[in-house]
Amino acid sequence: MTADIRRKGLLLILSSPSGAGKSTLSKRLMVREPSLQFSVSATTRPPRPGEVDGRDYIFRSPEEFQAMVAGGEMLEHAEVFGNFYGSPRAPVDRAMAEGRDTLFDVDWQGGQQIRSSALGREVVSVFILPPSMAELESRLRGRAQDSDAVIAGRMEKSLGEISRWSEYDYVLVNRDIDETEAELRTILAAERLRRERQPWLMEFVRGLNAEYGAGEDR
Ligand SMILES: Nc1nc2c(ncn2[C@@H]2O[C@H](COP(=O)(O)OP(=O)(O)O)[C@@H](O)[C@H]2O)c(=O)[nH]1
Ligand SMILES: Nc1ncnc2c1ncn2[C@@H]1O[C@H](COP(=O)(O)OP(=O)(O)O)[C@@H](O)[C@H]1O
Repeated sequence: MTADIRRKGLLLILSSPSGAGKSTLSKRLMVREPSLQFSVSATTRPPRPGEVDGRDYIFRSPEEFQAMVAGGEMLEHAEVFGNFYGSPRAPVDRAMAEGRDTLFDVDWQGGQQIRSSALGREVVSVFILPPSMAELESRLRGRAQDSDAVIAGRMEKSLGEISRWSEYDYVLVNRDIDETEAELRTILAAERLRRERQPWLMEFVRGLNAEYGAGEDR
C-alpha cells in the first residue's frame, strides 16, 4: 500500500493597514504564482471603478451577506470600516483537498479567525507595513479611489491594524514594490518546501522503523 504523501494546500494570509499595498502585491503574486488560488471575498462595500464582481470581490447586499453567514458559508467574516467582509469557505476546502495554496487579503480579525479555525495549522501569515504614515496617506490619496473623509477614516484606523503586527509569522515593509514581491515569493517558496518535506520525512522514518525495527518515531 502506498500512502498519500501529497501535502495539503497552505493558506497565505496578507494583512496591512489600508493603502500599504496588499491588493497590489496580491495581484502581482497571482500573476507570478499561477498555481495559487485567490480567495475572492464577499463584501457589502460598493464596487470601486474598475472592480469586477466575482473577480475582485463578490458584491452583496447586507441581507445577502447575512444569509451567507447564517448558512455557514463563510470561513471567517468581520466588519471593517463600516462594511462586512468575509471569505467563502467552499473554494478554500476545494483547494485544500487538491493540495493547492490559497491567498487571502483580509484584515487582522479575519487573520485571527482563520488561524484559530480547523485549518489553522496550514496558515502562513504576512503583515505588510508602509515605510511611514506620510507614505501611507500619500498612497491612499494616489490611489484616487476614496473621498477625503474615507481616507481620513482609514488613516485613523491604521494604527489599530498596525498594532496587530506581532500576531503574524512575517512582517514586511513595503518600500519598493519589486523587492517586497520578491520577499513574499521567498516566504512562499520556503514554506512550500517545509511542507513538502514533512510528509516525505514521515514516510522516510516509517520506512526506517520497518527496516531496522528502531521502535518509536522520535
Ligand atoms: N476579515 C476580512 N477582511 C477582509 C476581507 N476582504 C477584505 N478585507 C479587508 O477589508 C479591508 C478593506 O478592504 P477594501 O475595502 O478592499 O479596501 P483597501 O484595503 O483599502 O483596498 C482591508 O483590510 C482588507 O484586507 C475578508 O474576506 N475578510
Ligand atoms: N511599494 C510601493 N511604492 C509606491 N506605491 C505603492 C507601493 N505599493 C503599492 N503602492 C500604491 O499604493 C496604493 C495603495 O495600494 P493597494 O495595493 O491598493 O493597498 P491596499 O490593498 O493595502 O489597500 C496603490 O495606488 C498602489 O499602486
